[in-house]
Amino acid sequence: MKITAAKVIVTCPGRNFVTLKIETDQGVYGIGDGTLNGRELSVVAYLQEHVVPCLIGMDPRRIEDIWQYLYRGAYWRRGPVTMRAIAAVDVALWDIKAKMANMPLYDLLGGKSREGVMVYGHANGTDIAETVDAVGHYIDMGYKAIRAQTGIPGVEGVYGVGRGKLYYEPADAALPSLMGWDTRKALNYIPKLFEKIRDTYGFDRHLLHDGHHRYTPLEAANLGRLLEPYQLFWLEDCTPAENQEAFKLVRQHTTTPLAVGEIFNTIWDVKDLIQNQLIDYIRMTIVGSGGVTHLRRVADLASLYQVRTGCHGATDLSPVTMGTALHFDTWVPNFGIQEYMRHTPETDAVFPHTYFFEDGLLYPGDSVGHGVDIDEAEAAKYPYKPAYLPVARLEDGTMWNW
Ligand SMILES: O=C(O)[C@@H](O)[C@@H](O)[C@H](O)[C@H](O)CO
Ligand SMILES: [Mg+2]
Repeated sequence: MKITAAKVIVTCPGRNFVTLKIETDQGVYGIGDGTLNGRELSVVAYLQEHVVPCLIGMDPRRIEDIWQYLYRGAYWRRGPVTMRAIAAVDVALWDIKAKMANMPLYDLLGGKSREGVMVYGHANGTDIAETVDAVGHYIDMGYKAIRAQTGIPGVEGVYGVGRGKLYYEPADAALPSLMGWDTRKALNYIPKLFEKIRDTYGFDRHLLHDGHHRYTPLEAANLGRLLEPYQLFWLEDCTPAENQEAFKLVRQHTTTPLAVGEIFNTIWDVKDLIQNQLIDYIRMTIVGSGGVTHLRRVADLASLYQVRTGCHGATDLSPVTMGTALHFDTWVPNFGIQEYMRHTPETDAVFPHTYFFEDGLLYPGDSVGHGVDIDEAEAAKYPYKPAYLPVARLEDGTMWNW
């Protein structure tokens, strides 16, 4: 069996997506996602110039060997661009193999470990009252788990606060827009949000919060301790994780569960966090971490330390990643939760898929492969449009983590 063609499709139905379509001499094709928010064209160039020429003529059944070829063969290892390009190839090849085996991807991975995949949605508001109301909206939609993010009085523009009840896509301008931050104001305000949510809706549902890399380790420890009475499912990205040891300081002071990893791209980024049991959930995702082949190695390492998966699932990951993640989530024994930010109807039309939401769970569907396709004619309607993630500065102008 041989790869006969591979093409990169860029489309922007409301936001940019990078899709790789691999065709074979057996007439079966597979698709993979290579989207990297704000840096999409870097992955496009990497794929078109440095990956696709190598793929032609390779045997698509040799998923592991192709992964090793692309990882070791690059010489310059790791990084978000390289690992997203590898992920696009890897997912397309798993899609092909599952189609050739005439089975859903979760069966190829080892079969179902659960019927449905618990997901969390994104409730947000400009203040506590609006956010509490938005949490109620998600409860009414049947969600068992809800992330809550609020604006903070006196801070201009805060991560995770959209326009209206649904959180919007953060890449919002052709050049980075500017947002503010003030940790003291956040530490004064965010615990009150969760106190109000628990007072209003009780403790039956899981609540999550994303610190989005904005706290120092001791500030993160302080936030974790302040949130303990409200029993969060997790506090995410509480402090930047390049220095994995930083989490020791957080862990010493709080029992609030910790999640990290959406910006990680290989097992090496998370190895010490897992082996020292400094986190409870690993947020790495299919597209960000070199695809199914690598992410299942991460999940297996995590399972040795009772760390569970919590895959990133923002709208800047295409439905191809969401569909593949749901198959992964259906199989993986140490599953925790799946993030689910709903895509726009335009995006869903470009990427027809079999997954569906019901009673707080997502189901991958039972079609062969990962269950997601790309309508190339529909995709062609939406040309690439430059868009950057915002940047953040403190009130004195110091660059901070958005
Ligand atoms: O947990 C999350 O969903 C966020 O951290 C993401 O929405 C993140 O801001 C975006 O993926 C950035 O593109
Ligand atoms: Mg996050």
